[in-house]
Amino acid sequence: MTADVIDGKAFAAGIRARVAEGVAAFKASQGFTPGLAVVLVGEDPASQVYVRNKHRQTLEAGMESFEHRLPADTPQADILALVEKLNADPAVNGILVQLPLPDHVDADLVINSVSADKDVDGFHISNVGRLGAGLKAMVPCTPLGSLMLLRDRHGSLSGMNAVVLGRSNIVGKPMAQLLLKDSCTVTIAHSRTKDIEAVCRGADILVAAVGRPEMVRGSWIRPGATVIDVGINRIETPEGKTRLVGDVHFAEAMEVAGAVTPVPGGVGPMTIACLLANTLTSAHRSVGLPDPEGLTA
Ligand SMILES: Nc1nc(=O)c2c([nH]1)NC[C@@H]1CN(c3ccc(C(=O)N[C@@H](CCC(=O)O)C(=O)O)cc3)C=[N+]21
Repeated sequence: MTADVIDGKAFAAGIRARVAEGVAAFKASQGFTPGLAVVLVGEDPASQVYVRNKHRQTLEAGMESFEHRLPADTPQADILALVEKLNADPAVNGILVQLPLPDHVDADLVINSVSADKDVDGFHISNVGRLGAGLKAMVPCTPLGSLMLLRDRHGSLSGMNAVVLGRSNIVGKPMAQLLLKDSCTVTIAHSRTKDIEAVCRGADILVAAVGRPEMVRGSWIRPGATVIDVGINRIETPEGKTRLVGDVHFAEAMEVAGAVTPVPGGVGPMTIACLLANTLTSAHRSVGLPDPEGLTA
């Protein structure tokens, strides 16, 4: 049996097209253009690619993109001052402070200095709490994008066994909250989980977000399961080049699963599409419009 490959790249293009329509309608009715501000401190190479793609796609969706690149040794107080300025700027509907931040910066402090309403990453403590409590929140982009792919494939997720591999604040925990909200039976597995392979094998939906190249083998996967691979790991090939692989052994997964997201071209593009979707959502909420259709959790 060969699994279906879930085309996140194509799905993300569809989301971006819907965001672009929403942005055009918003401009026409409100007379201003939604804007996304990105703050990048230092030169983390993984962040560079992401920031470049994001900037281009923000403009393509018809939104304003404000990039703030600061040197790696920027004092924390200067970063906080910039965030305050962006919080107060009516042209800015979404603020993303690129992670990781340099060691001399208290990342939690900076994240929580972003206005919760403009927190398009969904990392602010009040958005974390609101998601957990089932209230309207800004939802982290990678989990939101993963949820959209799952809903597209299955319609209702109600009653499905979902296993989330990884317990990070960025992906694992919010992913588990979203799956629970959609009435899955959710297990969060991690490095201390006993017989992790057997736990994963119980999953109708397996979301891998651990950052370990190809950790999930074919034997970990229930036949017919849907596998969402959040990992983006750059590894060396025997020829001395590098290539991107996920947290899932793709070839083995293809033999067992019902559907698998590839890396690249799976969850990654959905993350950026959802960032744009969240920025539009934030703009809507700022003027009291209902949330844009089909772009929220
Ligand atoms: N505050 C914050 N929010 C983030 O969401 C955030 C962050 N900081 N720091 C860095 C990571 C990384 N990240 C990616 C998003 C999309 C791709 C993506 O589109 N990847 C392409 C491939 C890109 C390539 O070829 O390298 C794909 O998977 O197809 C990658 C990485 C968001 N991050």
